[in-house]
Amino acid sequence: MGLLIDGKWHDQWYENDRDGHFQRESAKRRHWVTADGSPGSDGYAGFKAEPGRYHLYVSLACPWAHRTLIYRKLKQLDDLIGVSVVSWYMAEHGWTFDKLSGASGDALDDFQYLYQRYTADDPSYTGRVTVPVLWDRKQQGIVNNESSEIIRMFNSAFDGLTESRLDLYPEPLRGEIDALNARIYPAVNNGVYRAGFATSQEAYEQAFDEVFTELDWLDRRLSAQRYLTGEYLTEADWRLFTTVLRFDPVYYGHFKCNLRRIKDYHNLSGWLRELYQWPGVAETVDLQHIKGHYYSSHRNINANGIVPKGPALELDAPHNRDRLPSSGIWSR
Ligand SMILES: N[C@@H](CCC(=O)N[C@@H](CS)C(=O)NCC(=O)O)C(=O)O
Repeated sequence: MGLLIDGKWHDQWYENDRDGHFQRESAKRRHWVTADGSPGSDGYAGFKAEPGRYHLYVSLACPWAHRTLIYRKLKQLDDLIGVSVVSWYMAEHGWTFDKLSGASGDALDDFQYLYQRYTADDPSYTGRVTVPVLWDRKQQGIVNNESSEIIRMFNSAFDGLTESRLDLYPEPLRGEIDALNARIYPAVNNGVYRAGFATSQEAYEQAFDEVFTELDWLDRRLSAQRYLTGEYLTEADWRLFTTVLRFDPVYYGHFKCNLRRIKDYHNLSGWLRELYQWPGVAETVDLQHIKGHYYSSHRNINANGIVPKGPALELDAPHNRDRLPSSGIWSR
């Protein structure tokens, strides 16, 4: 675990604030692929959606990277955007392509470490070396390393090249999706990390309380409607899904978020199973990478690196959500 400073790798754990709160660094590459290469919201042009031009670097363990894999699948981008998978084991060199640990290798340059991808973008790069990364083979640089933006691009930029008309961020629901994301990200997606990486009792308990207050609220919401915004399955659901999926096998134990399991939430657990069973999604889920990564890589939290065998998740069991109306995914 570490970061690049002026292009040099330093093996260094996260630095929390003085009160023990985990601070997540903002992603530093924020360009946008657009259908015709016109500027995205950062104002930079030149990233046109083209087959084979972009390559995705992911970890199958990582909830943020997992979002991009789900979108690649749902939006039929498999043949247009290649993928390289890093090893689940992250130690002194950060993310690696060590194939013994289950990585695919770096399909483009056969790099050994993911940080080489960042220094290939900028030889004096400073910052954390995170997944996902969307790489541009044409300009030889990182387009974007922020999952919430990569999924927005995947949702629309490549539509001229695929048959997909699915829209996970439909215009009439955007306000509601944004509002849901704004509360779920700090409390749940990042909340579990704030609990797990806290270095003071107070910071941990604060995050813990926020996690469960929000999960309680989500479970109530899902008692009366099929998905987070209602009848349509949207971005808000998929952003939450990758965290909820990891909750019982990892966050409950490893990050000490153990007031309740997802299994104890009747509606959230049914919703989780329905999303897991959505066509194409189960094949993006690798529980060996998920459990292996967290329990083996964070030795300051789990000193001996032992990976728990359980729990039984039963993600293929009936989801029983059919009693609530569904219109599936919005179509353009
Ligand atoms: N904001 C980023 C966060 C990505 C992120 O933090 N990924 C983690 C893996 S789950 C990572 O690569 N961590 C390595 C590090 O922080 O050094 C996103 O959503 O894309």
